[in-house]
Amino acid sequence: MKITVLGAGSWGTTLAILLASKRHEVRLWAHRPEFARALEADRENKRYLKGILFPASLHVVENLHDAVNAAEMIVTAVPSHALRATAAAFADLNLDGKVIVNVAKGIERNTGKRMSEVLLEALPAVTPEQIAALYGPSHAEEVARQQPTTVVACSVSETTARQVQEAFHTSAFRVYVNTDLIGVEIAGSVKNVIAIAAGISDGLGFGDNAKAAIITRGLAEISRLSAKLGADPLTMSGLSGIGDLVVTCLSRHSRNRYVGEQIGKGRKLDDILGEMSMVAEGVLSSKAVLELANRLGVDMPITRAVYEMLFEDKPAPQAILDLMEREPKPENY
Ligand SMILES: NC(=O)C1=CN([C@@H]2O[C@H](COP(=O)(O)OP(=O)(O)OC[C@H]3O[C@@H](n4cnc5c(N)ncnc54)[C@H](OP(=O)(O)O)[C@@H]3O)[C@@H](O)[C@H]2O)C=CC1
Ligand SMILES: O=C(CO)COP(=O)(O)O
Repeated sequence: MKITVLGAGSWGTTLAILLASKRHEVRLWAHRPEFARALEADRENKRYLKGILFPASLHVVENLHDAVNAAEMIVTAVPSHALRATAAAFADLNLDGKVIVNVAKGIERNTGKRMSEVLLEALPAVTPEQIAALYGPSHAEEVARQQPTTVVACSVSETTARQVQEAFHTSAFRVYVNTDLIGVEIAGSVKNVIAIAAGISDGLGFGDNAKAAIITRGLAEISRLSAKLGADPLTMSGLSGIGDLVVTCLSRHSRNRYVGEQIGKGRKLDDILGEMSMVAEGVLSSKAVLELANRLGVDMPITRAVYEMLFEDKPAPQAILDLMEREPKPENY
């Protein structure tokens, strides 16, 4: 297939290499032309994925329209806050029959929209059946080294989801199919917020009990939000649900867990983000998720605590105490 990957961070680059290794004809687009030229000169992404060389069938492109026009499948791998503008920049092209696979995990600030909703708004000529998400526990650092990984290709159209499965599946990258797009996108995005809480627990020096509590009660609040939005509860026990939540809360690779760990150690958010080159989606998503939850009347205490620690300077020990001292509750509500 002819596949274009938009976004040359660690995940876009990893997926472009995976797809090119499957002998697809792959184009990788970077939003800064000088960076695209460096990628082509080095045949390696020295900034975001050092040490992994590009296969011959991976072409770096500078022109967004050429990249999109050439593709049968378009993979959007820019940070979630850049997805709307990136999509709008090619909305006037003929997108008939093209499948758009989003891999960015986030909830849009100000609108509370999922990434597929953002794509549908930014690309008015595209139908829901053309859109898919590829989500699940998949740190780029491990996928790039062909370590065993499982993900889920999801679309409201099972045919589209199967096309995505076929395009990406390898013996090291096992792709399942799902059609519950709401559940997959909500779970795969809100887990970044819960992973910040897990990192805060690490930074405060708490142990395995606290980590298990955050994962389990985090899943409970993700499940409440998803259910309110009409998702299938079974998705929460799948790869984009508990799978991605566990990997992000536990992994040394996770940028969201890292941000949390630094907050737990008492550092300021601006200082932490100022020295990171990579994106930690849970920071912006915490605000969007909290607003969405408030609008829908869904109780999300861990998300609220993360927001207060990140944006209202609430000291982490106080936030944990407040969480623990809430009124005792039944486990399921
Ligand atoms: N890394 C991973 O393991 C995984 C990441 N994801 C998701 O993939 C998405 C992309 O993350 P990832 O690849 O890790 O990102 P990185 O943090 O590795 O890099 C960020 C990339 O986004 C680019 N970028 C920044 N601003 C813009 C913009 N306005 N328009 C277009 N591109 C922009 C950066 O380019 P530059 O530096 O040149 O400005 C850089 O290429 C995120 O939503 C993330 O949650 C999902 C699964 C795994
Ligand atoms: O989504 C991811 C793994 O599945 C990446 O998580 P981080 O953005 O926290 O590194």
